[in-house]
Amino acid sequence: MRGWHGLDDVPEDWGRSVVTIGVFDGVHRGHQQMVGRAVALAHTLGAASVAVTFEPHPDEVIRPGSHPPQLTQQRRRTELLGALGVDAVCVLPFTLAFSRMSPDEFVQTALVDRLHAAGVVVGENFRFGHKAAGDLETLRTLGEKYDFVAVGVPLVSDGEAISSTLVRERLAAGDVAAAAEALGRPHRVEGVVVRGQQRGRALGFPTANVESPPYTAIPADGVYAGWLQVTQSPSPHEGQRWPAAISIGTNPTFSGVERTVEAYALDRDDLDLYGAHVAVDFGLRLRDTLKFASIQALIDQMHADVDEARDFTAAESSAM
Ligand SMILES: Cc1cc2nc3c(=O)[nH]c(=O)nc-3n(C[C@H](O)[C@H](O)[C@H](O)COP(=O)(O)O)c2cc1C
Ligand SMILES: Nc1ncnc2c1ncn2[C@@H]1O[C@H](COP(=O)(O)OP(=O)(O)O)[C@@H](O)[C@H]1O
Repeated sequence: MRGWHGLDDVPEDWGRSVVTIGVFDGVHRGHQQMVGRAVALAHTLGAASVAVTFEPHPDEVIRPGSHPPQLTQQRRRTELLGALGVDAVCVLPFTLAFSRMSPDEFVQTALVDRLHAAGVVVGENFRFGHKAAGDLETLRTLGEKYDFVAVGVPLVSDGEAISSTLVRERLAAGDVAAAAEALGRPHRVEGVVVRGQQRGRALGFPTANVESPPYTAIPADGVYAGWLQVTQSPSPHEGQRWPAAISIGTNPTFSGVERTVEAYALDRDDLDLYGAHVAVDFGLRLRDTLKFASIQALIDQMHADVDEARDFTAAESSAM
């Protein structure tokens, strides 16, 4: 799989492509269906498949301050798209100048001149170009002009129409199981392990405090069952993934103020994760964060949480 940053990275001698376009935040089941369609069409037409996406998030460029909670960092988005079988992912820097291109200009400069589009696959509700003037109909008309087939893929539903917005709403409500349903995998928060208040070990549950980039979509405060994985690290733990109990909140029992994401890898106390890049995958919400009257009451509850997390993750791994 090739990764291009900007149209100038596309090789001069690149052949014909089937292009699928979107922000693809989350690479959820709707996106997966769309990309699958593009890959299949590319095979039929004997063309390569290319996913075109944007960075930063277009909303932030058009209305500064409106960046939505981000479900996937760019690197992971590219990885997930690659895993769906596309031949290339092309990340276009989204600027104000770019946003002012008319639908025709965008199609001509990006899709036709550079990517030699034989097909363009988008979601049925896709809008593009200055002031979102272009839609699927526009794309069909431009397809006749520039000789490509335009395909609109219907929205996938799991009871509700799946969208990045729906996944964000489910996470904001703490319903990580419903978010996973729409994503087709657990929601992941990625970041670096930083030092906390050095309390965890004394409580009997050392927790990796994960500092994630701005805009990261963090589920609602609460206690969750899931997994902790070391994605990149100079440590011997690289690549390891453990069932985990996860806490998000300000640690009200200790009258904390800073909101943290902390993960305890079940039944381990021998890890050194400071500075490691980790991923926290959210499987199930266990309960609200509480302010306990005593530290012992918190510890007792944490034991119960850990038991529940162990049962949940064991059931998940036997289901796989
Ligand atoms: C499974 C689990 C459940 C937790 N539940 C709560 C809670 O309900 N209330 C609370 O104040 N802190 C809760 N915590 C957070 C602990 O207070 C926190 O891990 C501890 O203060 C360690 O912080 P430190 O990593 O900064 O040292 C929980 C932590 C875990 C791992
Ligand atoms: N089972 C475990 N799960 C998570 N982190 C662990 C575990 N065992 C050891 N650690 C290490 O201990 C640190 C957490 O210990 P803790 O006392 O909570 O300190 P801090 O307040 O800095 O988070 C983690 O950052 C990690 O390096």
